[in-house]
Amino acid sequence: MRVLVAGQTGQLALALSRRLPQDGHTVTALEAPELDLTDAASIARAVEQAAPEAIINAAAYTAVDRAEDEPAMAEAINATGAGLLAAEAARRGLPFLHVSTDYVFDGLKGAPYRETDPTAPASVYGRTKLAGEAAVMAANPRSAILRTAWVCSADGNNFLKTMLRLGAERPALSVVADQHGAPTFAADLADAIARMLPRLAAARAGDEAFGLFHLTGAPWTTWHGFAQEIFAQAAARGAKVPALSAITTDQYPTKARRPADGRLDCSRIGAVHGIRPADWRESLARCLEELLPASGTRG
Ligand SMILES: NC(=O)C1=CN([C@@H]2O[C@H](COP(=O)(O)OP(=O)(O)OC[C@H]3O[C@@H](n4cnc5c(N)ncnc54)[C@H](OP(=O)(O)O)[C@@H]3O)[C@@H](O)[C@H]2O)C=CC1
Ligand SMILES: Cc1cn([C@H]2C[C@H](O)[C@@H](COP(=O)(O)OP(=O)(O)O[C@H]3O[C@@H](C)C(=O)[C@@H](O)[C@H]3O)O2)c(=O)[nH]c1=O
Ligand SMILES: [Mg+2]
Repeated sequence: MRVLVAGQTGQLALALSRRLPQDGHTVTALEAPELDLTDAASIARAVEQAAPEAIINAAAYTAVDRAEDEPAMAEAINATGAGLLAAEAARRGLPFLHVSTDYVFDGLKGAPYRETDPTAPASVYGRTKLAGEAAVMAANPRSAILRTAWVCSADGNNFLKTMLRLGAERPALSVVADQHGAPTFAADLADAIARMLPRLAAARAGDEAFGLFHLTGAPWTTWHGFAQEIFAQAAARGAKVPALSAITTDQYPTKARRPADGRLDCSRIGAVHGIRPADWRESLARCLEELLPASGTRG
């Protein structure tokens, strides 16, 4: 299949550009200016030129704190732009795969969220991503929306790379231990999308293949638990690691509010698409092979 990916140098876009060709797909991955989600004409032009058989939106405004100061830009990309791309897919009769976030929830449920649970975003980023979900579903009934969380890879900006950078610079780090969730490696997300694609391409509107799905890695942890595992594995690879302490959200003030417990229940995607959460600790090990090639002499 010819697949158009919105996003090119982002974590998921890069993972898709590596994974989809393994299934024989041809990927065109574009970001601004060639495909700018804030520019309807560029969207129409990019889709026309790529002549895809499916469209995946891996582009978003993902700077959670900065979004508090740039709500219009976040809205234009995450909500309006996502809807425009989904509409362009609908106009051509194409299936659309979109990606959303645990930050559509306030994190106060106290149990893993299901797709049917009410949303209540606490940040501009979360609000604009939720508006994007609605815009996508309204524009194209042949849309599948994957809500994921804490996405990491060897590329781009993410918590894993922040920890490795700060850990190499400082003797000690403090990380919040009262925000629960699960890391998701971009390669695992790309693998899930690759496995969903053939069914999405064949299914008609109304099929259970479409709609909302939750997918993260497993098992659940906290940001502090994730950092602990990062530094345990990094130390085993010979890296110098910091002393790590557990703190509360109050002790780490940020502009945007994050959910205290954004765990996503991933059973629906298992039942419908046969996809189970990947163990993020194993994916982390593969990622560290790339980021910290074992030399045994580091630090
Ligand atoms: N990162 C995370 O922790 C999580 C991400 N998600 C969602 O997963 C998806 C993929 O995220 P991820 O790969 O991490 O994101 P990244 O921030 O790594 O990449 C975002 C991509 O979007 C592109 N982009 C930004 N603005 C525009 C625009 N106006 N027009 C076209 N492209 C644009 C970026 O291009 P450029 O580099 O040029 O700006 C980049 O290619 C997003 O929908 C995100 O909301 C969900 C949960 C967690
Ligand atoms: C760097 C750092 C962060 N933290 C905290 C802040 C925050 O609560 C948590 C995670 O920090 P980050 O800012 O890296 O992560 P954040 O940008 O909130 O990550 C989010 O990105 C968007 C795009 C999503 O969709 C979410 O699923 C999630 O992955 O860790 C510490 O406690 N200590 C530290 O040294
Ligand atoms: Mg880029």
